[in-house]
Amino acid sequence: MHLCIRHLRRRRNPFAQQLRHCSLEGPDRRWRFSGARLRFVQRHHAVISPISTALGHAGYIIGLLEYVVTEIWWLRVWAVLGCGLVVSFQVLQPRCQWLSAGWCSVYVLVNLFQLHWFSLSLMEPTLSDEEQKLFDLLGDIVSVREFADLAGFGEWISLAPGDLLSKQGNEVTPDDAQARLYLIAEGCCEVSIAGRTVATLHPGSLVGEVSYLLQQNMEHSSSATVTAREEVHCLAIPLHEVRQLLQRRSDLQQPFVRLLARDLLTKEAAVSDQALEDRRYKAVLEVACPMARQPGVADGVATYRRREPGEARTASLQMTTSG
Ligand SMILES: Nc1ncnc2c1ncn2[C@@H]1O[C@@H]2COP(=O)(O)O[C@H]2[C@H]1O
Repeated sequence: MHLCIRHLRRRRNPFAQQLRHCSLEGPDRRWRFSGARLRFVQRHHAVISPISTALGHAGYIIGLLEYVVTEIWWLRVWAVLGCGLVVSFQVLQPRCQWLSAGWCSVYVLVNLFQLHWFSLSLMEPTLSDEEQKLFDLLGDIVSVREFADLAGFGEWISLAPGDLLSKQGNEVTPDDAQARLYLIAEGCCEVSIAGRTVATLHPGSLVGEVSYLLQQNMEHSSSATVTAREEVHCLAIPLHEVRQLLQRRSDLQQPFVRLLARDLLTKEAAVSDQALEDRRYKAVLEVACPMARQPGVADGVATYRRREPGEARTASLQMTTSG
């Protein structure tokens, strides 16, 4: 120990001086704070001594709690409290161990910073007006944060009536930068297969999810032609960005699957409704057309045709009338 003290005395660097001051020779009066602290502690020694001992014990007991919690939030809270109490214990000692107090203060600061950063990440992000509109359409399928994280990779595009979002048969390769997933925010699109309109996509629908699902590792061609029927405003996210994002962020996989599943169910329901309506329409016309010469029936059929327009129905009417 003596050798060590002599060694520290010989060395003139500030760290050695501070260490000597802290642990071996008592306070250095040149340091104003240290002097004031010591005077205070000595003057109120009778009161401070039991308090500082209690603080020290509390600090180390809280340190033990860190071994039983598994949640990072609580781990950091206990670290801040435990280290903070150890710092106060040290500062209230007549011979403060600055080395211990200093490092414990560093731990407190690091953990406070992490807690602050963690709280910021829990705060809901602010969406732009167009993002908010689209988010409202998606309902409670995704949270605001999940939506914002996904939307951050997309760009907003506007389409004029007749513009194409997808052309049936166009090849889509896994690294195709042009292949995108569209989330329609405003306007309607028409889906046609082999020149026949099969569906109308409304705000909240996806376009390109089939390519996303099929084109994991292989080439594939677009399943339908999708055309803007009116002014369309949508969010376009490149498919490779979606794939990379989901690989990096496993927490986004479930919400994304929910989004796809809901979209496919809506489309399937629309196709079933359409098929049912077509059958009903055909049945009405099959009954009405043979009686078209009866007074009033021809007018009724014409009115019915006007009320239920549509390519498929017109085709079925033609079939029915020619039959
Ligand atoms: N029957 C359908 N009903 C609604 N949308 C469809 C239908 N068939 C294809 N689509 C959409 O049209 C898109 C064309 O490109 P994808 O094949 O990538 O993904 C397709 C779907 O988003």
